[in-house]
Amino acid sequence: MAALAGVALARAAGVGPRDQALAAAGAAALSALAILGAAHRRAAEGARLRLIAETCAGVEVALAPDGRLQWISPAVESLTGYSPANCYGAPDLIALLVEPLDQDYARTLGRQALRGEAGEAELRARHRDGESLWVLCRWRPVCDASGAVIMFRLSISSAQARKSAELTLLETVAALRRAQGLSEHYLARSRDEQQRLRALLDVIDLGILFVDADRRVRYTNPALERIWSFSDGRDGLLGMRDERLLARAVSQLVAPEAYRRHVAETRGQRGRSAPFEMAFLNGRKVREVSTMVTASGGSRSLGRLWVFEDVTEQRKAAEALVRLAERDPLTNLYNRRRFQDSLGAALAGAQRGQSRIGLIMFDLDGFKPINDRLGHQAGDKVLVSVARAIRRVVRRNEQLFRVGGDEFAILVAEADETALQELAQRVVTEVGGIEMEGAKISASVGYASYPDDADSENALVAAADSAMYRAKSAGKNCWQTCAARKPDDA
Ligand SMILES: Nc1nc2c(ncn2[C@@H]2O[C@H](COP(=O)(O)OP(=O)(O)OP(=O)(O)O)[C@@H](O)[C@H]2O)c(=O)[nH]1
Repeated sequence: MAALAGVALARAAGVGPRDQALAAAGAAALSALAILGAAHRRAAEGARLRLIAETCAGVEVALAPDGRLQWISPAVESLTGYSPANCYGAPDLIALLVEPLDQDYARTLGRQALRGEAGEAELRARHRDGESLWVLCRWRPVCDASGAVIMFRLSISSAQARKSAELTLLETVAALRRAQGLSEHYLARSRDEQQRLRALLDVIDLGILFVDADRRVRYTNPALERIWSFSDGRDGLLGMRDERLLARAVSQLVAPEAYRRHVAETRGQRGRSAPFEMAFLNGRKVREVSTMVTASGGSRSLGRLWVFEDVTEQRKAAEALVRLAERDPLTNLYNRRRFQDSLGAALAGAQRGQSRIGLIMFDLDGFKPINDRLGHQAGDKVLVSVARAIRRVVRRNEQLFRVGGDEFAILVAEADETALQELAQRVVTEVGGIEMEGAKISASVGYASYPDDADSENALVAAADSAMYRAKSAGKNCWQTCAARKPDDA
């Protein structure tokens, strides 16, 4: 072609046939040189491109239009552990390089690609050592100038780092969700527990007060508000300083300063305090105990729990029992049992203090005929009248007892002889002043004293008793001392 062009040019220039032949040969040589130059450039360019493909970080793959492997870059070895030679020799490239779980997926993608669709997908490749690793595959068909597919290009790059990060993120999110679920579960359980506790505290009769470590009220229950007559409503006391609350509380007490002192001493104490009982101005009795509450597993104080119990009824019942045990129900005077206790205590005190005690015993005269004539009720009235009359004449240091049917006793602390005689006479006079439906009442009175007449309880009672019988013998309605002394007339 170049030679023909050279000949045509020589002819047009009017040169001879030899020169035309030379021109043709020169043109042919130039053309051959041009072809050689182009081929050389293409080869150099191809080598550069191959070099680029071979040194890519990712794996580059060329597949024939029917899916056969044509070329794979050496990077496949660093990604999967398999060399390009291993790949060329493998009967099934997917079976060699793809994790079994993802092989079906890979085949589906392969079919899509062979239909000429470009695309990308993530799947797990299998490393030669058995590890699986995430890779990103991108493929697209490569066409010639006429649009016919001449190959498929597949680029594979590692997605392991990103996938690991994603997995870690997912695991973290899942762990957070689990933790959140768990904390919601515990929160719900703790709310339920709180509800149960609140119901319990609402329903019990014990007043509950919780004061936190900053000495502010954190919890009160309805019973506390009832006991202390606080009318601030359910949460009205919350946040109040304990000192302010205490000021309101002590104003209701008989001994406010004693309770203030107790609170000041108790506040910092660990464990449970000793019970403290306080009397209210309105007559009620309230018992208090408290304990420091510490944080679980530590010694940090969360505050103090105060518990108040209204014991008014209990105390009344206990007092009633004591009264029943030691008092005569008819006259409300102390009975024989209490007489024995008081006598024992008085004698022990007198022995310790080397002092004297006196005992006056008196018995009504002719009481049986009153009962017989006027009836038992009239007799009871006489007994009540005698008790009332004698109670009027006994002093602070003298105790009056009904020790038997119509028999009474007066225990006199630190009594001297004159005082005993005066009291004996007052008894004779007072009882002698009582009348029942025209019947005159009188009493026979005897007295003895420790240590002059006796040195023991029994001996003192026996001495006073014998003195009383001496008064009976002496004609009744009089007093006598014991036989060892000179008798005095009433
Ligand atoms: N109404 C009444 N009578 C009682 C009570 N307890 C005892 N008596 C009676 O009191 C009487 C006491 O008897 P005595 O002291 O022996 O009789 P008395 O007639 O006083 O004889 P003297 O002491 O010798 O004068 C008995 O008849 C008892 O039944 C009581 O609680 N009420």
